[in-house]
Amino acid sequence: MSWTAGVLRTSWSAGAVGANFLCPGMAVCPRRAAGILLRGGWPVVPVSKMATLKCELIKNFTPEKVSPHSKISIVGTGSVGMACAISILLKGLSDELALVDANEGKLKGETMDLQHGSPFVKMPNIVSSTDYHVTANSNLVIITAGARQEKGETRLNLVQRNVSIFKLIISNIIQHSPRCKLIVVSNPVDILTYVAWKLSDFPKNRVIGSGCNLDTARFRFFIGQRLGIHPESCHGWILGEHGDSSVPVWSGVNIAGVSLKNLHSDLGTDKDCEQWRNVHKEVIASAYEIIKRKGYTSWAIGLSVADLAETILKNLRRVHPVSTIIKDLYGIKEEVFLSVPCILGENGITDIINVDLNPAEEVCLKKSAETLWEIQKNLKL
Ligand SMILES: NC(=O)C1=CN([C@@H]2O[C@H](COP(=O)(O)OP(=O)(O)OC[C@H]3O[C@@H](n4cnc5c(N)ncnc54)[C@H](O)[C@@H]3O)[C@@H](O)[C@H]2O)C=CC1
Ligand SMILES: CC(=O)C(=O)O
Repeated sequence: MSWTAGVLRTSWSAGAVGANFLCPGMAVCPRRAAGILLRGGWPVVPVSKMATLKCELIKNFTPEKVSPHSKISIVGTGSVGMACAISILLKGLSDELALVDANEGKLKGETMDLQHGSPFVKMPNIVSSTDYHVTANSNLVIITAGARQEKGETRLNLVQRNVSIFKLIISNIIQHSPRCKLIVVSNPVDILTYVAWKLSDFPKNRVIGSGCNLDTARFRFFIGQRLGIHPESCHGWILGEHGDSSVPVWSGVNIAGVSLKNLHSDLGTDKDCEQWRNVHKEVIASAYEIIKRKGYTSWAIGLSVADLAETILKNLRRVHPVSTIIKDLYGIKEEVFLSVPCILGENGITDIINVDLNPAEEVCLKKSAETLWEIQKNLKL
C-alpha cells in the first residue's frame, strides 16, 4: 500500500508493485537500485534490504504494465458509497475500484479499512484520491455523493444542494472517463439522473438512475414476508419515481407465473379485505422509517447497485427497474427520468420493456412526471 501523488493505492501484480514501491525499471532487478530511498509518507528503509528479499523470493519474467479492464469508480464514500463498495468487492466485479470524496480524511480512512480486507476479496487494486484522475478510464462510475435526507425530509427537498455538487462531479468524471456508463444514486435520483445526462452530454443509454431498483427489492421482500416465500421467487415491479410517488404494478405480481391478481381480483385496491396495498405503503415508508431509526439507508441500496453493476460489467442483459428518459412513453411529453423495466448490458440501457399499465397506473406515472418536471424546469444547469 502506498500514498503517492495524493493516491492511496494497493496493487499486487509484479510490475505494479515494483512501480509503486521502487522506481520504474527496478521491478526486474531492484538489487541494482540499492541505496535509493522510498518516498511518500512511509518509513525510509534502505531499498536494498527489502529488494534483496524480494529478489530472493521472486524471479521476474517480465515487467507488467497494468491497465484495468473493468474499472469501477465510486464518487462519494459516505454510508451509501461504502455499502456499494463492499458489495462490489464481495462480488469480485472489477479489477480496480477507485474511490473519490471531497472529505480527504474520511476518504483515506475508508480506503485503508477496505484495503485491509484485501486478503478476503478477489480485487487487485483499491485506489482513492480527492482528485478525479484516480477514476481515469473507468467502465462504470457510480455517484453517491451529496446531501442526504434528514429525519422526515423528502428526497425532492435535496435537489438544489445536490445539483450544485453534480456540476463539479460530472465535469470531472467525463474528463477522465469519457466512455463510461454512469449510475446515479444520489437523491432525488430521478432528477439528478436527468441532471447528469444534461451536464455530461452522454447518450441516454449510458446514464442510468438506480431508480426503483431498491423500491422493487423492498416490494419483493414484503410480498415474500406475507407469503413465506423467498423474495427471489416473488416477482413484481415498482415503476415511476423512486420513493413517494412510485407505482406498484399489481397486475404483474406473480409467484412461479401464478398471477396474484387473478387469484384475488381486489389485489392492490382499497376494496381488498387483505389490504395488500399496504405492502406498497410499507415500501414508501421504508426509507423514512430507517432514516428515523439509524439516520440513513445503506445496505439494501449498496447490494442493489452492485447487482446493476454486475449486469453491466458482465453484459448479462438482465431486466432491471432503473431510471431512464421516458419522454414519448405513456403519453409523457417532457424530458423526465422515471423507472421502467430496462435491459442492461455493457452498453448501458439498450432496450425498454413495454409494460401494459392500466389507466390508473398510467395516470400515476404521468403525475410523477409532472411533479418532477415542475422542479426540473426551474433548474439552472
Ligand atoms: N437512490 C437511492 O435509492 C438512495 C439514494 N440515497 C442518496 O445517496 C446520497 C448519499 O447518501 P449517504 O451516503 O447516506 O450520505 P453521506 O452524507 O454519508 O455521504 C455523502 C458523501 O458525499 C461526499 N461529498 C459531498 N460533496 C461532495 C463533492 N462535491 N465531491 C465528492 N464527494 C462529495 C461527502 O463528503 C460524503 O462522504 C444521498 O443523496 C442519499 O439521499 C441514499 C439511499 C438510497
Ligand atoms: C434514502 C432513499 O432514497 C431510500 O432508502 O429509499
